[in-house]
Amino acid sequence: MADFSSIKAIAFDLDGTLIDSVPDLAAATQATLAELALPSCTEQQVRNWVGNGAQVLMQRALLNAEQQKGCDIGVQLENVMPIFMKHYELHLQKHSKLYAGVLTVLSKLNAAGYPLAIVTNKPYRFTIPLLEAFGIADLFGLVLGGDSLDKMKPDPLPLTHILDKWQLEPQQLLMVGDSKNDILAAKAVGVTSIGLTYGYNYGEDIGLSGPTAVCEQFNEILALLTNSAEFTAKSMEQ
Ligand SMILES: O=C(O)COP(=O)(O)O
Repeated sequence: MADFSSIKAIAFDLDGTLIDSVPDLAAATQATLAELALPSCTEQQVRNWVGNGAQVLMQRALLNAEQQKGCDIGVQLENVMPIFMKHYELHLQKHSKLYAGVLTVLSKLNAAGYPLAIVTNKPYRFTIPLLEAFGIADLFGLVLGGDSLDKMKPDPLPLTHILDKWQLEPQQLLMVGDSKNDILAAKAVGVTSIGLTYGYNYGEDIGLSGPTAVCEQFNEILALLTNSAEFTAKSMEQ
């Protein structure tokens, strides 16, 4: 079994890991396409398009609309983005949900003394309101959106930023996510990772990306860390 005893801090992905946000992302995508009088898309399609930030999501939606129309749709991504941003701001947490066990596990990890971070490809301006809407914003010492740094996951820059800021060795940081973008970013710099099976990963098995461990449910993370000496020592200090 993988050893998590050296873990001192944890970085979490957001969409598909802590929050099932696709219903609102899909509603905003559909509203954008409707406003532009373009062929629509399904929620399932959006589930497979999420992962590389808002801009790539809309790029994929426009490509799909173009394929459905069978001709050039004549719209520029830079003109579409403000429309999507407007609709996503309106939908943000209307139909999104925290996954089972997330609040309890994050609270326990926070109480056990682990510094926690968010590393998402979602634009920063949506990330904080979403964390606040679900009452979990205060649990995180650091929040990085897809536009907070020069590069987003799968580039490891957000993780090296955390390593520098929190003075950690790569093996002391754990990245938890549902997407190969999370696992590839972690592996690129030797950060330990847990891949979750219930989120969005372009329909692919997260195990194929080679995370340190695979969990089917969020609360299994706690079990993996609880078995480590570090967690026990930290809990005893409380
Ligand atoms: O907004 C996205 O495309 C993905 O966001 P995530 O990195 O939190 O999964």
